[in-house]
Amino acid sequence: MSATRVLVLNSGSSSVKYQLLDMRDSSRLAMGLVERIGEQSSRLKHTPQGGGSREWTGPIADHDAALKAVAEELAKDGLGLDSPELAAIGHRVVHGGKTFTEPTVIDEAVLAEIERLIPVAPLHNPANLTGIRTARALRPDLPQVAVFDTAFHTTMPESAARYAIDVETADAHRVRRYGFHGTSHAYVSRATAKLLGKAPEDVNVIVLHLGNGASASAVRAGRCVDTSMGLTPLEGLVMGTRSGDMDPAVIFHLMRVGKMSTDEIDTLLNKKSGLIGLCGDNDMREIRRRVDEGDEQAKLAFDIYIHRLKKYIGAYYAVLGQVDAIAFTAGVGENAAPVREAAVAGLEPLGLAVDDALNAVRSDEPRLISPADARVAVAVVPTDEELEIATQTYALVGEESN
Ligand SMILES: Nc1ncnc2c1ncn2[C@@H]1O[C@H](COP(=O)(O)OP(=O)(O)O)[C@@H](O)[C@H]1O
Ligand SMILES: CC(=O)OP(=O)(O)O
Ligand SMILES: [Mg+2]
Repeated sequence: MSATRVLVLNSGSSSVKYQLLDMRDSSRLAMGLVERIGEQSSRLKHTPQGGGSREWTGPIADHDAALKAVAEELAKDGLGLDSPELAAIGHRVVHGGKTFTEPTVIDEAVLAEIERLIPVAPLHNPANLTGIRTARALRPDLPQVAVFDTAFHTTMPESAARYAIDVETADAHRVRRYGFHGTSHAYVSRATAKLLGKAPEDVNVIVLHLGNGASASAVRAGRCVDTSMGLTPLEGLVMGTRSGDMDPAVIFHLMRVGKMSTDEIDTLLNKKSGLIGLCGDNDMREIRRRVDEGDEQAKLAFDIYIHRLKKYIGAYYAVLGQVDAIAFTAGVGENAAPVREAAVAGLEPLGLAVDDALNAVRSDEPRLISPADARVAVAVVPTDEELEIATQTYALVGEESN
């Protein structure tokens, strides 16, 4: 029996998302989520193929315990990590710096490099490392593959990747724009080309990945030429809890006048800003509910979110010159019709428009929401980072074992 299954682990700072896929047909055998890791009320939700989710609430101390709980749930469905059908484990790793441009089989040297990059991804890389270490301990014989959020963005030209600061200082500290969510930008830009019935090389796409973290990218003929996140996932769009762009002097001001420490400002900008900082909620469903009830604070938060998004659409339109499609993806992009409508409103002179009836349709399928005669296609294209990670993992491990 040949091993055709891949387990994908997407470890966030306080959560683990996972999927087990059979790569013969990319079918999903199980999926799930552990959230609120480290709290008393951690929650595990496990969904086997065919439905019938199981939920469990209780304390899960750390990512190591979370992964062991996941392994137990999988075993209950006869899909345990000891299965000989498991070919590899694929891990989302957020920061790969300039070192990793491709999916990479993990060894001690790779682990050391991911660890070295912690200062530029303090929320994400430590969780990714724990996931990898636990998975390796459970199945030391299996290839473990890292798929990096930064990899897709390594094609950015220097003009987009460099900040306009002293070159020697920048190089000494590896300060440049790396970009994140690359697995999603890669998957969605390809899926958008497919939706248009074209090859990725024949289209230019602006991808708007709007989840809790959010980023935009400009993709020319299948290659990323610019993206909104930078050295860390803090730059760019307004996010659930992150500020995105602002004058960097705000930081000096808060230090000198506000007497805040570096760590306090880091926490402020990464965890207490964005939508939650502006209106107390980071979930777009709740914000829309409040807007509909006439809540002014929620309305202002929504308007700031949209204003920033519109600026990036305009910027990447200019970067690309010719745009074939704009694709909305991730939790907000796939579900929030008012966000899509507001982001494109007023951009008719650029050939951009949304058809209200199409925009209101709810579906898990990639779909167009622009009018039939639109110059630029506007699309909703669900992302699937786990499938993309599994595909890249299996392609690499398949090649190695053949
Ligand atoms: N039906 C919906 N309408 C509006 N927003 C939604 C809906 N469902 C999810 N969201 C938004 O999507 C966000 C989560 O997106 P997701 O891509 O899953 O984020 P992440 O991967 O960063 O956790 C939620 O915080 C919420 O704002
Ligand atoms: C890089 C990043 O922002 O990831 P997430 O959206 O999962 O927080
Ligand atoms: Mg996400």
